[in-house]
Amino acid sequence: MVVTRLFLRIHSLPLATLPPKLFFPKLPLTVSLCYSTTTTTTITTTQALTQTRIHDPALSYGPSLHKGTKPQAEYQQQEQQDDIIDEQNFIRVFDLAALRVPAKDCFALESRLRGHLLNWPRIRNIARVPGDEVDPEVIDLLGRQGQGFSTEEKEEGNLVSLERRIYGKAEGDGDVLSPVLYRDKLARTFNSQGYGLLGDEFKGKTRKWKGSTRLLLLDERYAARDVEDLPEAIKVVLKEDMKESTESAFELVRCKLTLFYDYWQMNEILEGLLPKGIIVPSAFETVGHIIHLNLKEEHLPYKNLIAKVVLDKNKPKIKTVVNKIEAIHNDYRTMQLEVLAGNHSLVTTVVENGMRFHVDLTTVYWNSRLATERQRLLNGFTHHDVVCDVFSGVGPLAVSAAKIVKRVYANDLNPYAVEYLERNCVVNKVERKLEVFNMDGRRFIQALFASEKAKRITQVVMNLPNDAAEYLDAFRGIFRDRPKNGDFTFPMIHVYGFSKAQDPEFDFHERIRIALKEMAVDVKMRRVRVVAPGKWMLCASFVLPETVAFADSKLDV
Ligand SMILES: C[S@@+](CC[C@H](N)C(=O)[O-])C[C@H]1O[C@@H](n2cnc3c(N)ncnc32)[C@H](O)[C@@H]1O
Repeated sequence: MVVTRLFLRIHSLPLATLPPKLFFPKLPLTVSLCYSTTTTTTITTTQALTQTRIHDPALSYGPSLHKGTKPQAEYQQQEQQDDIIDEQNFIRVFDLAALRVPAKDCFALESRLRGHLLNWPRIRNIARVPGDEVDPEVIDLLGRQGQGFSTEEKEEGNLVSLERRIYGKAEGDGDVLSPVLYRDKLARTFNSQGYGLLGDEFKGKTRKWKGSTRLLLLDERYAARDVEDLPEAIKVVLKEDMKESTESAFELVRCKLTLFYDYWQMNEILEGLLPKGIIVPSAFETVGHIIHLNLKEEHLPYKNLIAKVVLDKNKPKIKTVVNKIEAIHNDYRTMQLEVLAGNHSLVTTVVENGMRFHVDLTTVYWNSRLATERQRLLNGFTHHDVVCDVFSGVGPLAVSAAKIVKRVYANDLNPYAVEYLERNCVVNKVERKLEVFNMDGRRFIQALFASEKAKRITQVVMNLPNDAAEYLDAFRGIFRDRPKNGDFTFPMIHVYGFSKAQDPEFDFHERIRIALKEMAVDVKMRRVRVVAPGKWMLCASFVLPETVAFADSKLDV
């Protein structure tokens, strides 16, 4: 989540007081308003900008890096955070208009004028003007009616000090404060007492409203308009205000809204960074504090750049960005990952279905995209069920199921996965309901169903989509040596598989039929998700046929 901050600063430009009948001056007050989402952005000066205008007349409504102006000199002194991305290239200044209104009226006016306000994402329509809310200390500093200060003191002492406060300089030595300190200082220094924080050039000019004010940022279309050219709805509000007094408490002011690197969305920054024609990567997976990219060949020359932007835009939750180096080939289904940005720890904690799972992506399998599918299976389980998870990994299904069902038997061939599975049982307090095995899946099925435990097993989950169907042969003859009229449960088997066939259901059904050596199996088939172009992951659910369980042929493993 980004935290938005609006930061306003009054420029040392002449403030015209509203002539009573004219409402607004032709050359209104100018303020600049800087937007930053982090405390790392430095705001250095309010002097006139040297700007590069970005020409793109066919632009759509709203903030865009293709709009506004690009300051060249303004932020030169900023310290570059790193040399991968030049954040200065992403600063844009927008000329806007705003209504400066008494603070007490701003919320009512905001809802009334909403359709005419800026309404840009993540930017509040109401902005504060630091400096028009001053605490007693500052009032004393200035001398409320000039008392206690000589003219010289007023001009050189208190005003200099005030300037320091406004422009972010430390008391005494005149050093520029860090942005954090500066904002803190503003927040601490100014309250809602109301006091004109204006330089000499404003002396003698009277304004009706001396209390706290707010800016209502107007729609970008009104940026250069005079009062007469504003929409009727705004003029009506102004006229109403004038009825109460001959002087309006409202002012039309010109603003400069500055949006920094922190403001822009990930895709906007990437679009600006990557060469034209390269598709901006947008799909990635999150596993705890890690974002896992799956970059295409064309992205590889820019992988560090992409990772840095992804990290910047997902901080602080995300601390590491990795890329999958090659397709998963190994038995344990672990990924070859390259850390591109952030810290190098691939041990993380994922929260799924309200459970916490510890995972080490270098040694075990995890796929957050299967969360919905796991939830679907869990929804079908009841407290009467006994579940057998043949390829359980670190236990996302098995551990969650243990909260619902009577008992769970969970198995994985990968010893690291089993270690994490045991840990996750303890973390989620299900260790008494869940029994852990570290065996080959085929042997596990045979051993479990040869034991007394088999009698109560009602659900079997087989999530190893590449090969699980071929493991079904393990069920042939599992009850062969038992009396046919014995106490049995024929479990519901949920087996996962991939298919690239034209008719994926038929294709997967065939694989199941071949493994079971059974012609008529009543299978409920479900497409889970597309894993690659033209490649489906499917889930087949069926009750273990009696003919298979009592078949003569037993596996020779
Ligand atoms: C696709 S993952 C699924 C893990 C888990 N069900 C999940 O959703 O995260 C498949 C798991 O099967 C395990 N595995 C691979 N071959 C196996 C085998 N022959 N016997 C048992 N487990 C195996 C892998 O270690 C891996 O953890």
